[in-house]
Amino acid sequence: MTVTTLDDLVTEGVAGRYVLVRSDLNVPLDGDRITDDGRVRAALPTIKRLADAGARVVVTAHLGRPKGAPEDKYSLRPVAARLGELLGTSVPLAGDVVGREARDVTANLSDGQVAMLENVRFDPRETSKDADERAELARELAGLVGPEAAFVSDGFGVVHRKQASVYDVARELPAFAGGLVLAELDVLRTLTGDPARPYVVVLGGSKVSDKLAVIEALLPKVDRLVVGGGMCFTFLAAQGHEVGSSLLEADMVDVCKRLLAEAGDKLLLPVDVVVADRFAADAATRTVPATGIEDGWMGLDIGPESVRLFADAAGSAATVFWNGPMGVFEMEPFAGGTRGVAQAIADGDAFSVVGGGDSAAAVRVLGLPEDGFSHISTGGGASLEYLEGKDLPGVAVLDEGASA
Ligand SMILES: Nc1ncnc2c1ncn2[C@@H]1O[C@H](COP(=O)(O)OP(=O)(O)O)[C@@H](O)[C@H]1O
Ligand SMILES: O=C(OP(=O)(O)O)[C@H](O)COP(=O)(O)O
Repeated sequence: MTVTTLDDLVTEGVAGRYVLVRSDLNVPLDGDRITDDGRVRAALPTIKRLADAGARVVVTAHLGRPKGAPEDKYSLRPVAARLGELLGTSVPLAGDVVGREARDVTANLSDGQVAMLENVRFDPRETSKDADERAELARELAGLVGPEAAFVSDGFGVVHRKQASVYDVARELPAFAGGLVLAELDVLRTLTGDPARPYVVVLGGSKVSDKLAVIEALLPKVDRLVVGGGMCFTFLAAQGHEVGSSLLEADMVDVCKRLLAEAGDKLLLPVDVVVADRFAADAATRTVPATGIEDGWMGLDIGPESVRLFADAAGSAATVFWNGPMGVFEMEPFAGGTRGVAQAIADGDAFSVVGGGDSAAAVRVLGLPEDGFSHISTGGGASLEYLEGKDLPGVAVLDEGASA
């Protein structure tokens, strides 16, 4: 990789110059309260370094998955406020992405100041499959900061997305890899070479279709693949079991059947699950065999027997990569699986990497020892795609150099 980096940019000199930074500030929220600010903290060094060097820093980021239009619950307001607190200065947030407010906020920046644009996914062009639409938004983002500006790609958690503010904008401005992206890649590289065996990958979470695609590529590389969280029910359905109203990707059942056949003993699924009669912390709950989920019940955590099984597999590994909570850990009745498996990883001697916004948040929110993990990555999907051996569009584009 021959990318130019934040160091190169700062050496070039940024005083008085506009720098557009793509960060991943996709934090978990409870209403407008940030329940874990890890991603904001992780984004801070790059932003601060540029501001300290006198740049006019414009941060663009997403929050959640809005459907290409503004939605108050996905506003970056709480994030801009938190970033301001951490920087010790106010961070103005434009109320739009590339509109009049974005132009005003940008134009009013002084040297060393930081501002943010509203959730870039409020603009449908951000996630468009049409390259021309994305390029148009990228040009408008670049237009905000002007022809002398630079772009710093620092949103590691989103570099696997070919999106306007991640990929296309790097073709409009001189583009540099941020410190967070470089640091994350450095650690993950150690897992792609010749990881110490046994190498165990633990997967969970709710982004089921994204991650099912990764399993196929990971299977030949790992000794054990442990699947819990919302991921497991499509596999249980593929084995012919009823899953009630648990998370299910019906159109992926056939893929799971094939994966089960390919994986044999390598793939470990839960043997029991905690089911609830509704998605709520005060729901009625039961622990049932994974093969016996009844109609009207939904699996929201793995059961204690599965925790023992998974903890044994993860605890005896020499290398562990974990992405995705084992259950809906945000609600205490469904936090036991994530806590148990995470504790086993933390207690083990393996080189251990946990990746993903919610998985990293779970470590902190559940009070697990952060120093029990060798690395806590800000990216789940991004890490998985890297481990799978895929090109990350947001990184590959930095190699191309700016074509503007
Ligand atoms: N059985 C389940 N049913 C529904 N949601 C689940 C289940 N298990 C875990 N989750 C949810 O998965 C979410 C995290 O998934 P994901 O975004 O894939 O992880 P990460 O951010 O770590 O990559 C959490 O909010 C958690 O509540
Ligand atoms: O939370 C994120 O990824 P992760 O859940 O895989 O860690 C990133 O912010 C990317 O979000 P996306 O999966 O909606 O593109």
